[in-house]
Amino acid sequence: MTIDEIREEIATVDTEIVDLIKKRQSLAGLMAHEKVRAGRPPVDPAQREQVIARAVDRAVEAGVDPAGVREIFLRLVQMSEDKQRGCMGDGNLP
Ligand SMILES: O=C(O)C(=O)C[C@]1(C(=O)O)C=C[C@@H](O)C=C1
Repeated sequence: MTIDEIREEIATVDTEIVDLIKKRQSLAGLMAHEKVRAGRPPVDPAQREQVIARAVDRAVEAGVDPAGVREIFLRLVQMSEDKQRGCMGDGNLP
């Protein structure tokens, strides 16, 4: 493959990543809705650790740097928590 071809593939993968982040954030909106109904807070530290551990395990399995994946997932979960907090403000539920 040429440099340009590889860059095109990278651009395709990047688009997929952003689309998946959008999907994850949309699930965070649904989660906020259910947590308000259940009277639960947006942050669940035990679940957060489980999500990160699952991603790190998958990274190890797949031969991807687990420290990098851990950082990325910490950020993804923070984005989800921010979105949930935003949704939980008065009149903001999706
Ligand atoms: O599982 C939950 O309770 C979620 O709200 C989802 C999620 C996540 O993004 O994975 C977000 C916030 C919590 O702190 C833990 C996990």
